[in-house]
Amino acid sequence: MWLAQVSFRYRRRDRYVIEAAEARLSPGDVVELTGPNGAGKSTLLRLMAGLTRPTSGAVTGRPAVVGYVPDRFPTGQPFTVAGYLRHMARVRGGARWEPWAERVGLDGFSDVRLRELSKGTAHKVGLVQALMAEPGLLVLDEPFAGLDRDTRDALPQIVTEVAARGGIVVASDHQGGLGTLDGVRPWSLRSARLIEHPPPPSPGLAAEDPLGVEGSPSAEGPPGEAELGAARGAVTVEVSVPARDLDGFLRRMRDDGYPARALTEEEVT
Ligand SMILES: Nc1ncnc2c1ncn2[C@@H]1O[C@H](COP(=O)(O)OP(=O)(O)OP(=O)(O)O)[C@@H](O)[C@H]1O
Repeated sequence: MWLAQVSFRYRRRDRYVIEAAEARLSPGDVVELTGPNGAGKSTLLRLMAGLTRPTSGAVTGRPAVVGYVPDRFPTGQPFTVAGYLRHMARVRGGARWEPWAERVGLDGFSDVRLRELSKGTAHKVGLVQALMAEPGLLVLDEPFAGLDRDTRDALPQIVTEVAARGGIVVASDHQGGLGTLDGVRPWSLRSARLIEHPPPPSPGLAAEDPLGVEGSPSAEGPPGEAELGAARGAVTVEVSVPARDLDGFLRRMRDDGYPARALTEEEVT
């Protein structure tokens, strides 16, 4: 699947939300898309899913079956959970939704009306309708937001399984939930530009200044080519932060364009 010079603006006089995005995705790729609020992540995901057409440029080679999970699942439909999922299973040609519903902890909600669901439970319904179709492209908009711990913990494994059978997975993420997976492609959006970062390097040098990262982006605007070049040859730093600050710290680093991730216990030097 290719993004070829994809640009998008909502109205003719608006600024471009996405400018000249270029990317190539192969079966099994997992992309984690970060960027500040309003950077255009949801917009790019909808363009990739084919729900929005680019203003210019093209998305080509999109897999035939696309699963899309919006950041807010629309609950205004007059269905119960089971009624909606049965309906979607028929639309999807008789897909099996029950095992997915069980896996994300939806059993027990079958007879509840969609409009009576909490945000997190509604999100699980969105996940199940996307997963049941065995999508060749799975697009997840903030998949970890609002999910309970068990489902959050299960999601990286689910993503790994989709990728293992050749699906492309693209997820916007403020929580760093996919950063622990091997081979995740870190993308970020800054000033309407899509930037692909080098994959997280294996843990190595510990810097004396914990935030003294070489190749740091300038305060204004996105990292330029030179900065990205510097980042490719950058040192790896190990930073200790209080556990309660971890999510916020990772989010800020990623929003600034660094492929930051938490180390596992075995990796800590
Ligand atoms: N339907 C719309 N009409 C006009 N402008 C829109 C529309 N949807 C989004 N925008 C604008 O496009 C820009 C990108 O929005 P988008 O929702 O894609 O960002 P985001 O990175 O997903 O943000 P967040 O992290 O807050 O979810 C924002 O400036 C937003 O105000």
